[in-house]
Amino acid sequence: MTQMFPVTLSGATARRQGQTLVGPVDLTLDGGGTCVVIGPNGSGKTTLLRLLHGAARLSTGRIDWACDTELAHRAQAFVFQSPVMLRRTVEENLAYPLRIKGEPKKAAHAKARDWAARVGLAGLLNRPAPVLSGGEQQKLALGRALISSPELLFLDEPCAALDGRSMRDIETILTEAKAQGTKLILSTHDMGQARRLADTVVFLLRGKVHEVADAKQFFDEPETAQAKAFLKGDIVE
Ligand SMILES: Nc1ncnc2c1ncn2[C@@H]1O[C@H](COP(=O)(O)OP(=O)(O)OP(=O)(O)O)[C@@H](O)[C@H]1O
Repeated sequence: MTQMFPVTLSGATARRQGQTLVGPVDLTLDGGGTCVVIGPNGSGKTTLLRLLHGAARLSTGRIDWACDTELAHRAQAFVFQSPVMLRRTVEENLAYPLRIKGEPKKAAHAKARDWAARVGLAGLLNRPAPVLSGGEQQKLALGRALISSPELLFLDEPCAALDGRSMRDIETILTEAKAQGTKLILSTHDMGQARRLADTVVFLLRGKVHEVADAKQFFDEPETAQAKAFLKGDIVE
């Protein structure tokens, strides 16, 4: 274990083409359970997740993990909103992250078959990934991220455009990963999903952390008028 938490953002800012996308953000996450990042479109959820994972560049400020940053990033995985699949079978997609780390073919494929079963794709091992449905692709992306046993998994809108059943399957996989000790930081538009999964909520507005709270506290008694309005489904800008 790398003991990467707590992670502290201090004056963290992402600027592109003269615009501030995120920040300045001052925030400490202690890694207790699942952190759900919510906020209107364009509020900076994806950018914040990418900054934490080192997939987007900080313009100013710092992000300090409890361990070496490189080590922290290596013990993490990221499931992007539109996962990129190899034009190969489900089994080969799952084995790929292990193969590039040098795991022998037989062992990598045995684990791939095991993970296919865990994410509900056991019957589709030989199907080319590009022809999978949206829900199946998302399960494959999750299996491919979890197969390397990350200590922290980032998920950007893991259930965008999925139906209820696929969403339930994905949430079950995430709940199991959490029970196995994987920390989760995810963004979602779905307040039902946020309520089901969150231990901590980070509410972003216009690139800034507007409210951060224990999930029960946030959903029962949000502090700010904007959070109340957002939870009611009103338009918040
Ligand atoms: N590389 C970039 N260059 C310029 N602007 C960017 C870049 N990446 C993101 N943005 C802008 O930064 C803002 C925040 O984007 P981000 O994707 O982080 O928000 P979000 O909360 O995840 O949005 P959504 O809910 O719509 O996915 C948006 O206005 C977006 O257009």
